[in-house]
Amino acid sequence: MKIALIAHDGKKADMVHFLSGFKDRLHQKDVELVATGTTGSHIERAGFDVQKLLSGPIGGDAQIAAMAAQKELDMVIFFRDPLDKHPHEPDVQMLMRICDVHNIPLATNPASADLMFKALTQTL
Ligand SMILES: O=C(CO)COP(=O)(O)O
Repeated sequence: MKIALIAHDGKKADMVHFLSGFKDRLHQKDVELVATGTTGSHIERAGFDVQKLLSGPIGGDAQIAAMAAQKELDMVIFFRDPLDKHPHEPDVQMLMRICDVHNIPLATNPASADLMFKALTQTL
């Protein structure tokens, strides 16, 4: 099971807080984490093993989309900041579109991610 994690700058603390709530359960399960560069650094500092890709604005979102298109991902958690502007908004839209094309579970806020992780940790 491979999960991609991405958070805009205004949501990185939320991502770390969210993941920390599942730390024990994720460590017990066979879950690999992959993240865009800066999100990955935050997650790593919180004590998780994570594969770090490029930072989002320079291609990290596109790398995650490519992994999704190649069926290498089982879930994408993308905490977007709807109150900020992003120079790479086309990449953000492309990633979400690719998730829909390939029917990959995609959570864009902590409430939906929480439901998905609860389902995941109960069934794995
Ligand atoms: O920009 C992002 C998502 O669109 C996230 O990228 P970083 O994790 O490198 O900040």
